[in-house]
Amino acid sequence: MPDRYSARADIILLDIEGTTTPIDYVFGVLFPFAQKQVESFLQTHDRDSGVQADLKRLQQEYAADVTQGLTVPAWVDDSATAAIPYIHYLIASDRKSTGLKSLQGKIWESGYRDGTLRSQLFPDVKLAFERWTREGKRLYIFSSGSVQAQKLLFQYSEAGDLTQYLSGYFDTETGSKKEAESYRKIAQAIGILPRQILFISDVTAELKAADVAGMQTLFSLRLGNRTLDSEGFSVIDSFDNV
Ligand SMILES: CSCCC(=O)C(=O)COP(=O)(O)O
Ligand SMILES: [Mg+2]
Repeated sequence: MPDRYSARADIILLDIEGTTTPIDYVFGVLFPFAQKQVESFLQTHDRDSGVQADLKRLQQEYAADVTQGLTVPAWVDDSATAAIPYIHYLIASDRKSTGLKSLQGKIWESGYRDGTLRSQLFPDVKLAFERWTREGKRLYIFSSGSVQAQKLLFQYSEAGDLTQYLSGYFDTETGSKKEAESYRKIAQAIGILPRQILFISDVTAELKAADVAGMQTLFSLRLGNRTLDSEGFSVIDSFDNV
């Protein structure tokens, strides 16, 4: 194993689930919280314009699922609560849907603010953020979770508020994490060449897309991760050597 990986990258772009944060926290805490709270949240916030926009997106996704012949729970009328069975289904199937992720971010906000939620990060994350920043690197996030959810996760973490180390956030509004075009757009938005960016993720399809776009890549093999096969990408099990 080299002493340090990709020390020549100016920008470090990080996935969240399976890279900075245990998969267990997302599946065992965040998703059940959203499942439990979605009904009361929609009853209270169904008139908010942001929530209405999320529901409209979800309704379009539902229509596309039905057209494709997928077996999905019925969305029976135009009331906000009629969306609940479909939302439960999407959460249970871990659909990386922009509408769902946006809604989840809004639901998690109250949990973070009242102290019910505190996000978990791997123990080396804070030290690496401090070190990379000292070295003059800039840190960005690219996650399927909404930008709002990403900011909350790093603000209300068990290691404290780490948002001061992050220069920006990208979610699937930029595009799918499995499409090379999304990584080109990110490089363009940051104003740097793709090859100056190191992307770290636990999902090889995401690394392949970043690689096609010309980014440097590392496969994150963290405790509790589901994918163990790096498919030839260089592997790290912590940020200590990056
Ligand atoms: C931003 S916290 C919520 C994480 C989430 O909802 C998710 O789908 C994680 O996806 P990632 O792309 O970070 O693996
Ligand atoms: Mg991930």
